[in-house]
Amino acid sequence: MKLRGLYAITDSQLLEGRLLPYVEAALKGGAKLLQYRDKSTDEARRLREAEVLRELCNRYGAALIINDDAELAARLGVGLHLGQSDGSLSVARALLGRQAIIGGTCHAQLELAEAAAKEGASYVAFGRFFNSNTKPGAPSADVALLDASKGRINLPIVAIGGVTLDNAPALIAHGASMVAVIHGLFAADSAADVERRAHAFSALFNPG
Ligand SMILES: Cc1ncc(COP(=O)(O)OP(=O)(O)O)c(N)n1
Ligand SMILES: Cc1nc(C(=O)O)sc1CCOP(=O)(O)O
Ligand SMILES: [Mg+2]
Repeated sequence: MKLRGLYAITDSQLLEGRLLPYVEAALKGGAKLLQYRDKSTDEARRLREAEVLRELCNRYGAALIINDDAELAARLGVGLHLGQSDGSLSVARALLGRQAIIGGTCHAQLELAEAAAKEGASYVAFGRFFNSNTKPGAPSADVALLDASKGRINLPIVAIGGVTLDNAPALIAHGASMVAVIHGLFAADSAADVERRAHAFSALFNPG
């Protein structure tokens, strides 16, 4: 799958009681990747929800990515996103196989992105680019980092952190292949609004 477009990420608090309709709306709106990001320790619920999300993603031609949990990703045969303290990308690659989509958080450091590429990552994520409701304390990044990545990082670059419909065009113009979004997509009053936002994000990647 070409890693370009909207990367939707779930948030358990924000989507409580509306996970499935809001995710389906994001997928209808063209999200290419969906990350299941759930920080709870309720293994049974996590497995149940992730299975349903995998089915939804299959229906809409998107790929499911599990945050943090390589075992769950392996069990479901889906992708994985790892942060700097979530375990080794190369071990995850060995576990999940060559075809799996595996991403790594690289904050604002090209060196981390180069290391992630060597370890077999499918994409690297830089951020946070803007003020984030979800993760206000994440290290900050700016678009100069995207410029500096050109010719140095030969993987799709995901931009994350406070991304909205207003600020996403600058990230894409500076070379982001995907924008990863929680609040700017899912902090909406209705599933119809999520779908409208997802369409609008997706359209930024296919101008004209
Ligand atoms: C696409 C994407 N980029 C960055 C992150 C952040 O990962 P991490 O630093 O491990 O923080 P948590 O999300 O686990 O709190 C991400 N999840 N997805
Ligand atoms: C999960 C996460 N990781 C970040 C990083 O910079 O690595 S920023 C972030 C939160 C993204 O949510 P929102 O779109 O609501 O800002
Ligand atoms: Mg993590």
